[in-house]
Amino acid sequence: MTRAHQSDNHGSLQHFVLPDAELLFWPEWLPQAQAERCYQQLAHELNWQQPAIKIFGKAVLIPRQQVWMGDPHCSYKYSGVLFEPEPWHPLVKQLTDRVNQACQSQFNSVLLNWYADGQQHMGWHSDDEPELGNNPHIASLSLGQKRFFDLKHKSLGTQLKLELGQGSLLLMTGPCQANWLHRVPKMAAATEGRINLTFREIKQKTT
Ligand SMILES: O=C(O)CCC(=O)C(=O)O
Ligand SMILES: [Fe+2]
Repeated sequence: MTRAHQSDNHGSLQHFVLPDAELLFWPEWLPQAQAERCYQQLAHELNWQQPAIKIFGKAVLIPRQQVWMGDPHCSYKYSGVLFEPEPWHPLVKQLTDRVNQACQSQFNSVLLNWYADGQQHMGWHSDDEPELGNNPHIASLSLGQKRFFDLKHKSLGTQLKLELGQGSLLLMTGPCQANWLHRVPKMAAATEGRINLTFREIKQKTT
């Protein structure tokens, strides 16, 4: 199911061909020291927020902090809340350009998530908002504490668990978002923080 080969200077590439999805995974896309510097800079320099979203009609604080960043037209509606993008931070812009090259994509926006420790998490969901269009590419760059990333097929129930370590890059392609859910579960053993950047291409203006 997987095959590994060398890819330029970004370490080995693993290719997962799953039912209704394809994943490309570079476990060591950024060197450790560079990933650590990126983590520190983003932790200190971004305007982190912990917004409330609506779950079954009730306002609940999300169990992590986040920043939505991108081109000016890239508004994003998520769990009933419309987020306007923060202007590009130069480091995030630089990473986006490099990820676009590696993934041959045109990402124009990024959701950054900061999990302060293993209690902070993200529940099962798909990145299937209409403004992303059909079969969107979603790339995910991880900095800091390594965390598990679970995927579950919506009808087959097939599950896959990946470990997203510091500097890893994961690309979800094919009809992955239509057919699979993903999550970052709580992890009691995780004491350090993790920042994840998920790159998206907003196709049209949200009204
Ligand atoms: O933190 C992660 O690895 C996943 C983030 C995610 O799924 C999202 O932002 O939609
Ligand atoms: Fe997601």
